[in-house]
Amino acid sequence: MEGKILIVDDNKSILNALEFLLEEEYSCITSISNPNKITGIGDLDSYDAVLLDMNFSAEINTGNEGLYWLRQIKAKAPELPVIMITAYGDMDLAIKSLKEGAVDFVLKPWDNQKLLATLRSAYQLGQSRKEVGNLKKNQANLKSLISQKQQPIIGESNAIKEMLAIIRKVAQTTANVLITGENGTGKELIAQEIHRNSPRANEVFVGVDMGSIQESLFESELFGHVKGSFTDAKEDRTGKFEAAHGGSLFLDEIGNLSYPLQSKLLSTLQNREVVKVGSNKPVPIDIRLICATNSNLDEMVSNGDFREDLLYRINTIHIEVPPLRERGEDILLLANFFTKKYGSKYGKGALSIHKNAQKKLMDYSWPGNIRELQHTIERSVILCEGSILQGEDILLKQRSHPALNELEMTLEDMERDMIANALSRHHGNYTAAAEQLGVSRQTLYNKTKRYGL
Ligand SMILES: Nc1ncnc2c1ncn2[C@@H]1O[C@H](COP(=O)(O)OP(=O)(O)OP(=O)(O)O)[C@@H](O)[C@H]1O
Repeated sequence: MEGKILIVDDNKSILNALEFLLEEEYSCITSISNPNKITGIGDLDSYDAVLLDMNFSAEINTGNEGLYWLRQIKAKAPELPVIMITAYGDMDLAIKSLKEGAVDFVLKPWDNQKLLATLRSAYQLGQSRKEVGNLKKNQANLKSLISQKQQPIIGESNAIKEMLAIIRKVAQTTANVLITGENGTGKELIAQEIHRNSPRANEVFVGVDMGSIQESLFESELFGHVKGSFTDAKEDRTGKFEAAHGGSLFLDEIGNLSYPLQSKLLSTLQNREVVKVGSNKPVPIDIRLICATNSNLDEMVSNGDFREDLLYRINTIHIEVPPLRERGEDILLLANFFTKKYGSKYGKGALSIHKNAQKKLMDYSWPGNIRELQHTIERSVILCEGSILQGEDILLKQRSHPALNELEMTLEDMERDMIANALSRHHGNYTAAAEQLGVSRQTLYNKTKRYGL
């Protein structure tokens, strides 16, 4: 097998015997008879295991030298498994070496098969430690990438300032937070901001968009499943609750959860344990829960569509995000922010927004809120020919505005317009808008995401 083994023993005949024995199994064997050379090995952590003698001096068999070298190895390569080779009379020292981090010991004279078995399991342990180390590194890289990608919350309106103050206070606690507001108002961004300001900032933030998942898959997505629990369950699967352990779990569109699953969610939160589909073994979980919705949960409770006890549990703190049309002073601030962002993304340099374009942005009602503004500016930046965004570069989607001539419209433009109008008419209420348009809530949701509404 592939494997790099280091043997350290001052007895040359022992070195030879071990080399001979191990050559059969491992591709690279390095022997050292002088332990002082250990510290000179630059790539010590590239080894898979070490066999280390306990006694290096024929006269003084205290074994302390072996412990000394064990510590040196551990200091340079903490994950490298070390097996001590020791004489029968040195049992106490052998045990001491285990306490100092050796993984095992073999007694002289050794039995070849036993020694090989001990080394094999040390090798496996080393491989697992390396894998865990790599995973941790990847996770750390991903986390720093994610935090770099984090979009700042832009806004100077009183509404935003008040909200940011609440976020900072709430973030320090583990209270469950419910964020409500129309689509595209920034609910997910706020959830991320709460996580970033919380003591869990260095742990994971796991988001689940219940609007885009098929209802039949909710349970397995959230709680996981065991292999064979239903036809398509080919492998065990970890649910988002377990994945978020130690961190924050963001459940977007919580209003989409069916009544039976609301009960399961409630008992998961009450017991702080999750039970996978097809299993009866509860797994303890420690998560900070943040939920969001653009449905009116109070109304859903009155209609018997949402459990009141679950609503109480998830909205310890309630944050209502105002629609963009109610914080007019933020429109230009956000528009400038996105102009700069997309100007640099598309290599257009420093762009500014012409007065007539500013007026157009201010006069519009933004039914798709900040997401719509963001997409509008992105399109304008792409269309813009000079260094100033003109009124005609700003293409607004709602039909009430004469930006698009009906004769020039595509079927997609019309669909987008109808959706924007329906959402505006129903103040962002998906259920009502979907009913009016004669499509399912999920279809409407997916289309608004696609059109950037
Ligand atoms: N205050 C803000 N400053 C800068 N960007 C923002 C702000 N609020 C929202 N955005 C941006 O607008 C887009 C939509 O925001 P987000 O997805 O958080 O909204 P949402 O309310 O969760 O939407 P939905 O209800 O459709 O899930 C994102 O790209 C987000 O980065």
